[in-house]
Amino acid sequence: MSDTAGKVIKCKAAVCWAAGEPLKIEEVEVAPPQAHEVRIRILHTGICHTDEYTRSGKDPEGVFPVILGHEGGGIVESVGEGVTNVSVGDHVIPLYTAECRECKFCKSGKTNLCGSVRATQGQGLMPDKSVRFTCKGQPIFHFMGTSTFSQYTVVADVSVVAVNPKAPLDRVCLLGCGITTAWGAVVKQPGIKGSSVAVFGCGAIGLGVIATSQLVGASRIIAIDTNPSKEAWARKFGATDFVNPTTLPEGKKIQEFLVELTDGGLDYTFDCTGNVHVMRAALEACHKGWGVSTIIGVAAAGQEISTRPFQLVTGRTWRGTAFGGVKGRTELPGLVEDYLQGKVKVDEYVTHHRTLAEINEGFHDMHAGDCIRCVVDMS
Ligand SMILES: NC(=O)C1=CN([C@@H]2O[C@H](COP(=O)(O)OP(=O)(O)OC[C@H]3O[C@@H](n4cnc5c(N)ncnc54)[C@H](OP(=O)(O)O)[C@@H]3O)[C@@H](O)[C@H]2O)C=CC1
Ligand SMILES: N[C@@H](CCC(=O)N[C@@H](CSC=O)C(=O)NCC(=O)O)C(=O)O
Ligand SMILES: [Zn+2]
Ligand SMILES: [Zn+2]
Repeated sequence: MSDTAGKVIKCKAAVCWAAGEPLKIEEVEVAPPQAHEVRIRILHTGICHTDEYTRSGKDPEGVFPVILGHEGGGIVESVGEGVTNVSVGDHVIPLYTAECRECKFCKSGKTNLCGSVRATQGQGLMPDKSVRFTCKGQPIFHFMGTSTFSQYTVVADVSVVAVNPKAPLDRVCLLGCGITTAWGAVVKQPGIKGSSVAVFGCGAIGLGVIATSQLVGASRIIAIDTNPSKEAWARKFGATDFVNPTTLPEGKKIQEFLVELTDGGLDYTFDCTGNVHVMRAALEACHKGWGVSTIIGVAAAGQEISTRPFQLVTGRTWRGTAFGGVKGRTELPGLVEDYLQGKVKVDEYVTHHRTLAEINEGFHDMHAGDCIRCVVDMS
């Protein structure tokens, strides 16, 4: 039992007071975990584009003031009544996609989208509809059930998994979102072995899709990015080809170019940009009769996708994935082991390091084009 158990902890957190504002480092109070909750000392966190998406005000579910962050790694400080899946001292990764193993979704065997805490999570609340954070006497909302931009956070027990303590948390925190999403999007899609793949967008997610496609034996992996500096990254992660759509002849659409290049289109394509026009191009670059396009990117409120229905009538499939279809409590410990055994890349994604005090610079890094992932030291 830690000496802080049952007490309010004062610590530093990056608070976003209003949409579009930079984060502010504040002293916050973190209440003890209630029944079926876990309080975690966060040691490291990545910054994901989805944090920026919500900070910027583009997220229809965005509520403020809020503590963002969902790609964290930490150590359990204390647990509430009835918690059996983790113990004090465990090294853990918070899960923005919970896994209760009891709800209709979990039992379906068809999806990783657990329904147990999703409704309150989307409102920035704990499952009992209250919050554990206050700052200057004001309640502060949670984010994605994780809020890893705080030195201490409280999560539902269904939203956390213990991992091998030998794994460095400053690396495996990234398995809390981006790398796992990309890995799952590929390994859970049957048929990629021996097939052609196109990956639109070569940030952490796209690079992860490229690396995993190579891992499972794709025959050809075409990377597409408007940023020419991404070619070297894409090839390093396993791309066989690179196309920059801005260099195509005027009027030539990227999907037309890819269909010609691949004798009719790709077997599998992935949108890793969040741009709805790119999503359309990814669908239309698929081969008639069997091509499958997966949307991973998150598009802003109000954005919609469109294509001619004929694209689907003629055998292309449009699908999407959240957290790569991965069930975090069941699958993340194994993915951490794969990393420790050198089977899954993680270190290679870390291009920038920041302290908590520098977290806004971490957001700027993300926009600079040379950043794959920035890891924040929360100590
Ligand atoms: N579904 C899920 O569970 C998850 C979804 N996401 C989402 O995935 C998306 C990708 O994340 P991440 O890899 O971190 O993002 P990045 O911004 O790092 O990567 C996107 C890449 O796409 C490039 N790009 C931009 N526009 C185009 C275009 N028109 N054609 C081709 N490439 C383009 C960008 O170039 P430049 O840098 O020059 O803009 C950048 O290199 C985000 O929307 C994120 O929110 C993330 C995690 C989980
Ligand atoms: N609140 C957003 C939803 C954005 C979204 O699609 N989130 C992804 C994860 S993105 C991670 O970086 C996801 O898992 N969605 C499933 C879910 O249940 O939220 C919006 O309303 O647009
Ligand atoms: Zn994310
Ligand atoms: Zn469930």
